[in-house]
Amino acid sequence: MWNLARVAASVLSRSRRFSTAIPGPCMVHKRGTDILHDPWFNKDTGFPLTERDRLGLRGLLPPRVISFEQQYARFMESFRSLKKNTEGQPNKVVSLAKWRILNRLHDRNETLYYRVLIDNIKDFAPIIYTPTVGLVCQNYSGLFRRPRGMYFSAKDKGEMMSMIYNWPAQQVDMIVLTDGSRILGLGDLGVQGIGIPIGKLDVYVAAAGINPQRILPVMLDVGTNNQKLLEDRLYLGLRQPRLEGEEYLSIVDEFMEAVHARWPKAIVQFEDFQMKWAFETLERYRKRFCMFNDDIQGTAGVALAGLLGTVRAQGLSLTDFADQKIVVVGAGSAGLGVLKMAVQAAARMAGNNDAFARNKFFLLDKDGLITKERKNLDPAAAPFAKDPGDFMGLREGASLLEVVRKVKPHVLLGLSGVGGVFNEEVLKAMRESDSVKPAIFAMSNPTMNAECTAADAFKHAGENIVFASGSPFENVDLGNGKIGHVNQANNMYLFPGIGLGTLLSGARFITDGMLQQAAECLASYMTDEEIPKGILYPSIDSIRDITAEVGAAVLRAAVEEDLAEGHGEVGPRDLKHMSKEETVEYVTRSMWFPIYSPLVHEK
Ligand SMILES: NC(=O)C1=CN([C@@H]2O[C@H](COP(=O)(O)OP(=O)(O)OC[C@H]3O[C@@H](n4cnc5c(N)ncnc54)[C@H](O)[C@@H]3O)[C@@H](O)[C@H]2O)C=CC1
Ligand SMILES: CC(=O)C(=O)O
Ligand SMILES: [Mg+2]
Repeated sequence: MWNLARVAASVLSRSRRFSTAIPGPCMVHKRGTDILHDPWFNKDTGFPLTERDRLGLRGLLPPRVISFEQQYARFMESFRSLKKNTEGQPNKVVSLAKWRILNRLHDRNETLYYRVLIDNIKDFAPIIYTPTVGLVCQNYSGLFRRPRGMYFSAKDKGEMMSMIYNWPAQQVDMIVLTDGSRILGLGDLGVQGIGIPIGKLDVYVAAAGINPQRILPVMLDVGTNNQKLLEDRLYLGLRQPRLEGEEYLSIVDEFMEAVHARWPKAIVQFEDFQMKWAFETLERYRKRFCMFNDDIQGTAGVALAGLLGTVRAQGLSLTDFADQKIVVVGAGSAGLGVLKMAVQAAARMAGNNDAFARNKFFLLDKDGLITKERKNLDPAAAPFAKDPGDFMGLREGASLLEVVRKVKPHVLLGLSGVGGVFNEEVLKAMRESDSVKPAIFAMSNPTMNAECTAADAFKHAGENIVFASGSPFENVDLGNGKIGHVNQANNMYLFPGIGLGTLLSGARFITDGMLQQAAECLASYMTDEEIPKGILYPSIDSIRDITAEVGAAVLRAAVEEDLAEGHGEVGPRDLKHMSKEETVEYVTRSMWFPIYSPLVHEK
């Protein structure tokens, strides 16, 4: 059952909690310029004089030693000047300029990069993550300067077991893998999709404190069906159509075997796979490897937490969720993942009445309402297909407008990838919703693919709505001193905690129970003061605190399911004996935090 008692406890413990202890020495096997060119060890002008002597750096840097704080201030100053200097230029130019300056720092000095990212996550997440990461992927072949992560292509068949040893780190904990086939709402971007694993893993470091030396972004290049890219002579991926069927699966199989042969406990997050492979690979691997699909499972938890928040925003009890009418627009991996989890939750609340729960959900795709009359009905969508005519005569393929007018839903949730499908008429129809606080979730990314803008939602659907979008929008000024609050319903609230909790638990699989605990934890994070104001999710500023709570919830679920094998020196018995508070404390203490470590040369 959903546990509101958690709210009070979590609010009390919301101070900023991350380790700032003096780090131990770090062994380095290089000297001189090799260190300056290694972003992991490089401190730029921050090397103390003794270290310059020890590491053969004397004379390779200007003489003055600049402190970490001064370097930080200098970077932030240059970022602010860039903002000023690009004022008035097109959005695209400004966004890419901001991404470039951060990316250059990432390439040069990871410690400083992650510190500025952590401290300014709310401002920088839209640059390294959605929406700008979408633009970066679209322009990747032109923006490419140096590689990041690993690339496994269809041409590497039979070689992956040895290739995996080309990665220089001894240990890898977290991998984000894509095949580039459905990058955000931008479609097939082939090898250019590598920007997504890079961005997601940056969020892992910032939010979950996963050690950046132990992350690995991976692109599986099996070709692309994007004609424009195939014809682009600067395109950096394989210029061939995507592999299909067994040929495709044999590549993914080989990669998964290779990764787990070298790092048996590495967690693999599947990201932005087109629907058919998203579901198939999840089923194929989830009982063999430690993996999850973020678009299906991470998104579902975040959406469910928001949907439960909307029930509370209406002044109802959580069990009333079973009576909410919800229209889901988009029957892809994300939409179906959300539906599955939401129906399960509603069924539990309706006394395990699955049929009753399903009745309240309406699913549409590009061809309108999905009913059992649909030709070639996708088996994944079939459980949610309506009997034609059973709800006020709604027929197969009914338009979104017709569905909204007849159903008068409490929630309209978009995961269609199509910008503007919640048009003025649809939004106006939401004024007739049966809810006192109708909810509009325009969850598609990036910004231009959102089903509607925040401003349009408040303008057309009314000021009493609650609004959430996948990419950030500014709060909306409603006049008379009133503000329309904009939530960001993005899986970034959950995937870092799912990864970190699983890692620390040492579980070999990620179960539905672990994911449900993650969602429940997020759902109960907001207070009874915040929710009526339409605030469904916490501020991104507190992402480390949220992740600590979510990570602890996942870890405890693994312990309860007897899956926890422990991590490092903390064994399964230690985990079992930790109280809830101790688990949160343990997760928090395990987060990596960027500070310069004294470097000691070792041959
Ligand atoms: N906010 C978040 O955390 C997340 C957002 N997303 C976003 O969700 C979107 C969809 O992702 P997937 O489900 O993986 O894609 P998908 O390609 O698997 O599914 C898209 C679905 O939308 C339907 N659709 C297309 N045009 C439509 C229209 N005009 N009206 C109604 N339905 C339409 C398609 O028929 C299909 O069922 C993407 O934009 C992605 O960025 C995905 C995961 C997480
Ligand atoms: C957020 C995310 O995972 C997506 O848009 O695909
Ligand atoms: Mg995704």
